[in-house]
Amino acid sequence: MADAALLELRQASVIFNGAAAVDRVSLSVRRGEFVVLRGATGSGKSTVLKLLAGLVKPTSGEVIVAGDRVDSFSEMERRWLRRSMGLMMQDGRLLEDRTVHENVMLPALAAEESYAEARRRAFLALEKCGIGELAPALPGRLSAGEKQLALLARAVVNRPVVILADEPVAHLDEANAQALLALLAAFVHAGVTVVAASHEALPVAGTSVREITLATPGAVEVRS
Ligand SMILES: Nc1ncnc2c1ncn2[C@@H]1O[C@H](COP(=O)(O)OP(=O)(O)OP(=O)(O)O)[C@@H](O)[C@H]1O
Repeated sequence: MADAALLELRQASVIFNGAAAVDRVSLSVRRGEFVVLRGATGSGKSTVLKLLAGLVKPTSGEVIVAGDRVDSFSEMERRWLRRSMGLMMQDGRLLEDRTVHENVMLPALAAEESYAEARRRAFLALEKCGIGELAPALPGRLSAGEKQLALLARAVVNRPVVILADEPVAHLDEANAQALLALLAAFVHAGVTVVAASHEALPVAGTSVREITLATPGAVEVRS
């Protein structure tokens, strides 16, 4: 079953106010893949990530994660689903009045880890993302690149099997983008599945990346 899909959309559509944000998209992602969702602004990349995370329900079609129809999950089941996923969403800001370390602890506390365990895991996640020294800092003094690394640390604090990252390197300069992509690639090498939405190609060195280009009415897959 090594090749079985971990994440799958089958003819999934999402209609907002009468307009399709996602129109009959079918795609599948295998365990351990690094997939980049490409597409123009408004093509539905963020909404596809939210479907996979159980944050948005499809108007029609199916969303399947590890063989389960998550579109018919209860709210509590969706919360459990999200604990196995690390989310770097575009609206996922750091809380400005908490330190970077406290921000990274939050998903661990939400997953009912003890305070001591959440603290420990948050330090580990920050170290893994190369910003351990920023633990006591307030988010306001971080650079754009450091903020993205802190968001990645927060996404991986619960040791997810999947990372869903929306425009992870938008607004980053070349060096910071490379640093973030190298980290995502390192997670893939460690067995994590990564799906990143990006309006531009993501040059990830040393890792094979599969691009899926979103276009209506379905997904056209392009191998790279
Ligand atoms: N919560 C919402 N309510 C209403 N319309 C929405 C909502 N979320 C997305 N849309 C609309 O759905 C369409 C797809 O949006 P989405 O953000 O998924 O696209 P995207 O490809 O990620 O775009 P971008 O590259 O600009 O982030 C857009 O027309 C957007 O305005």
